[in-house]
Amino acid sequence: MAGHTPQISTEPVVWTPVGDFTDIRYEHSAEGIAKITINRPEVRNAFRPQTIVEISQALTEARDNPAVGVIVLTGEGPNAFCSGGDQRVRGDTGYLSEPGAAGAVGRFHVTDLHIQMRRLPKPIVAMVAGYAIGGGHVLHLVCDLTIAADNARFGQVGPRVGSFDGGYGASLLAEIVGAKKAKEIWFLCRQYDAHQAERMGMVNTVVPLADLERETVQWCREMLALSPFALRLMKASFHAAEDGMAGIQQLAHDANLLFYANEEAKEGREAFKARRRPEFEKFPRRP
Ligand SMILES: CC(C)(COP(=O)(O)OP(=O)(O)OC[C@H]1O[C@@H](n2cnc3c(N)ncnc32)[C@H](O)[C@@H]1OP(=O)(O)O)[C@@H](O)C(=O)NCCC(=O)NCCSC(=O)c1cc(O)c2ccccc2c1O
Repeated sequence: MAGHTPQISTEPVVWTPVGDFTDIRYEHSAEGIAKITINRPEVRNAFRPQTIVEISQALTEARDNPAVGVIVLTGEGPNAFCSGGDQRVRGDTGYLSEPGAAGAVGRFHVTDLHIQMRRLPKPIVAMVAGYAIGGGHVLHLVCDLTIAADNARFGQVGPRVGSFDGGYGASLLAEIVGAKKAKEIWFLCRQYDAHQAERMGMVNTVVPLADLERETVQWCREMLALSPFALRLMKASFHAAEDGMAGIQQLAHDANLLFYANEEAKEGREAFKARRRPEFEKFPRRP
């Protein structure tokens, strides 16, 4: 029955800027899409520590804002989604927030960002035009879906520039494309075009560059028409297997979120507050 198929808008999206950032643009659409754009096209949208801090702040807003249902992560301009860590601020101890400062100690800010993206209970869509390279490639892998423009190019460069990501950059890639292909990608540091990436399963769809945002927004609108908690539980379910105990913890706590609204859980809460014995015997021991 046609009435069961939700009508998805095809109207052009209108973005409203949110917050005050230097390295990213953060925007909302009225229908519930949050868009984070890495805004450093002069370095192919490479990230420095400040960039990661700002992406993380925007993700926190998107998570906590009940009006937001789906998040898009992208890069400014047609040339790059992201080229990974900004090599100009790479030091001997990681990436430096204050390069040149006496005693400055770096770290890998993306470590926490990847976890935040995995934990975030709303779908994150990578919208990729141009290069997704190095740490930028890992960023798109960590997103839940990837929509690529036909000019997109994917690859890892770590072994060429003295780096490697043995975290999600290895495990998730192997999960997605298979171990042999993942090793090829890391061991040879080749680049792959959008259609090759699609055939490998790294990309959900490839569209002409001019249609990239329209297509991405359509995918977001389709997800926005669905049950948010079902999507949340599906994301957690996929990650329960992939993330081991941390993934199971997320899924289990999501189950507890639902349980709190259940009469059986409420009986425990109310009995404690009333200083009486909880009457759990009135609840069925389900088969
Ligand atoms: C991305 C490219 C393939 C694009 O090539 P193209 O020919 O289109 O453009 P240019 O090479 O001329 O670049 C234009 C302009 O941008 C500068 N630039 C590009 N990428 C970076 C970068 N990553 N850092 C700094 N600057 C960059 C480039 O120098 C030019 O500037 P001009 O002033 O000369 O105009 C190609 O640019 C390319 O291969 N880029 C380097 C990719 C790279 O090495 N990325 C870093 C890999 S390591 C990494 O990302 C990483 C980060 C982490 O935080 C980790 C954490 C934990 C574990 C591992 C990590 C990790 O591996």
